Amino acid sequence: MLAFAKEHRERRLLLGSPIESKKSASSAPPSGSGAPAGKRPGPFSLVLSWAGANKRYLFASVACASIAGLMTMVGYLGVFNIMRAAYEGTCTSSTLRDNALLTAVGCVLQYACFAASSVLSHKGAYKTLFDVRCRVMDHLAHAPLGALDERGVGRIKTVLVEDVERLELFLAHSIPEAFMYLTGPVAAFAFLCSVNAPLALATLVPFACALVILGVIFSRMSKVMERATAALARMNAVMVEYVGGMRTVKALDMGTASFARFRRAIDEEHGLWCEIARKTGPGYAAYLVVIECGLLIMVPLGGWMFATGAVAGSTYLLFAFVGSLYLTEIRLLQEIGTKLAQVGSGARRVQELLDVPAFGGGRPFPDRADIELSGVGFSYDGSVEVLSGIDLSVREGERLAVVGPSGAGKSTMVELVSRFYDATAGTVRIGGVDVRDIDYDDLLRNVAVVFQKTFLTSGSILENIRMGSDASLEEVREAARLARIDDFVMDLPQGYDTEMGSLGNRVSGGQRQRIAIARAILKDAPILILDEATSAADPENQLEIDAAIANLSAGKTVIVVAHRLGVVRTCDRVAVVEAGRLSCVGEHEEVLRRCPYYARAWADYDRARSLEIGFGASASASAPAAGAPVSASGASAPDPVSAPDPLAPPDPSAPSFVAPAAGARAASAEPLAGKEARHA
Ligand SMILES: Nc1ncnc2c1ncn2[C@@H]1O[C@H](COP(=O)(O)OP(=O)(O)OP(=O)(O)O)[C@@H](O)[C@H]1O
Repeated sequence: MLAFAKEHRERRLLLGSPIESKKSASSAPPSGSGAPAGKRPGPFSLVLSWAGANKRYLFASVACASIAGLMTMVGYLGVFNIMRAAYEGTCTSSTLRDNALLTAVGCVLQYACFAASSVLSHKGAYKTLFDVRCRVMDHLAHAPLGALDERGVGRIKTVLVEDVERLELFLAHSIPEAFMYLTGPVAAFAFLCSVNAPLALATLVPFACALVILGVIFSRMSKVMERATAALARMNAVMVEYVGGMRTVKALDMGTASFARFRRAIDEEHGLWCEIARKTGPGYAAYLVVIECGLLIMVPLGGWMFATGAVAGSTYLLFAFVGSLYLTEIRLLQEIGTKLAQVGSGARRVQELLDVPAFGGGRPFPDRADIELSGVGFSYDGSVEVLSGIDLSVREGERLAVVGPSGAGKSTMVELVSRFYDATAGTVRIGGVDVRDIDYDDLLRNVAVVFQKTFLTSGSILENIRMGSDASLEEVREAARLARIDDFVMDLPQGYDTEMGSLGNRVSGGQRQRIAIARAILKDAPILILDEATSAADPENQLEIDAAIANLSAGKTVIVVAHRLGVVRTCDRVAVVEAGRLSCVGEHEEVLRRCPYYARAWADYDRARSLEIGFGASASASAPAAGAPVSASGASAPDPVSAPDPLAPPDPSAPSFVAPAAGARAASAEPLAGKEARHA
């Protein structure tokens, strides 16, 4: 889940506003979907309201379906005419021909209208599905990450895929089919009433019994359906977890153990569907039998009335044939009922996502890009304080390193600046303006974040760098050149059109990271937040990444969560976060003197690098650890100041990054690099 959240953060930040046309809808106050607080509309009204302008297709579809429904009765009429003529002795070849023709025309019209209805309803339905998915995605993109973490990727996927897909059942099938199955019988009933009202009413007896049975089926269905959908969501969640964590599953040989969880989820879902079949099967059978048993009533009842002279022979024939069969047309309503139960619960879950409070509009992003945290506190779950009493200022154009033990709250603190979460106490300001008052899309456009873990979509490299912007190929290439990834891309047979999926393992972690940096360069935001990465890169890649980051950070206000201590010396100031509090802020030398944790970290760092150099020297006399900066004091080991400066402005005249292989390896052993372990 954490991985999903991180990926989402990156995508969101780099996209700015993915669906600009939806901005007005999403810039509502954080009340979710904007539905009125009082009486909530029912699930079907909701679906119809989501259909919006697409309702015109649905209306046209309903009109066609109604005509198709009326046409079903034409066949009954044609056959009845022939029966009556035969009974009255007036049946001629022209009677047969005319009624056969009438029946044939009725059939052709019925299918033509049904086909037209189907095409129109599907068109309206799929357009609506698209709109609803965009609406939910856009809404979630404006929601705090905590709300997404709570729900889990599997659950959100179930809603976006399965539940939204169910709306298609309602819009493309249930509505037109209901009209088709009902209009014919309603017209037939009206006609029968005009001939003999008491007998016509008697035809409704099986229908009334069938309705009672349907009611029972639905009430049973709706209870189990909720559980079945929840079980499906759980199965999805476990499946996503299982497939997403396949590397770890393999690495730790957890195959059988983790599969057992998956198996349990599948069994649960299977069990629920068996329960549904058990509970509804007998009712469904009873419904079908009852709805088809009109003959059992109409033949004896009509026969008795005919025998007593209450009705004419032709009337008896009409009721014995049409009266006992016309209601069989509505037997398929049961299927509609089943679909409706599913649609209703799906629509409620879609609405539940749309009700997640979302960040909305506000003031434009300020002119200044300084950052100020005053009295900031934060808790993910409302009980455990992850941050408290943070007071910190970052000047415009300043480079601030944030260091601290693993889990101290460094990432959380910087995430409050980009409003992944809102501070639960105190205020975060940019340019003197509370971030909560800044238009959310504008804020995201002006804050770029580069994460340790790079999220790439399956699209082309071009799309991956553009991330929804309308940058030209030349602009993308310029960003890629600065990110030191252009050469790699141009060497690929399809260059920027290469699909990421087709590259498989041919893209290293470092190359991925440089693609992510190219995105951020293209975004050109005045504030840059860098969750500094080390794990993805080998020494050579690290040099390239450092160069790319140097280009990215030139002229920006930068906060870097530093996992390599060497990076700290390239920053103007250091902030140390310990156990959710800011224990020290200042320039390196000052913090080294005042902060025991920081002094210890540097001592450990020096020791680790000395060991590394020693190991390197003994392992290969011919591979000296050139320029390895080790000591914080700069006495006995090379000075960390000479370590590569990933944040320094690029100097085209000199190779500014001289990180040695040994140094880079040592960096990966730093005590500060803790997040990697947690993510694993
Ligand atoms: N999404 C989350 N939900 C709940 N708790 C979280 C979440 N993310 C982080 N935490 C918890 O908040 C605390 C601070 O985490 P954070 O990632 O900010 O620390 P960090 O200093 O950046 O750690 P590291 O150096 O390992 O990256 C930790 O206890 C962590 O377990």
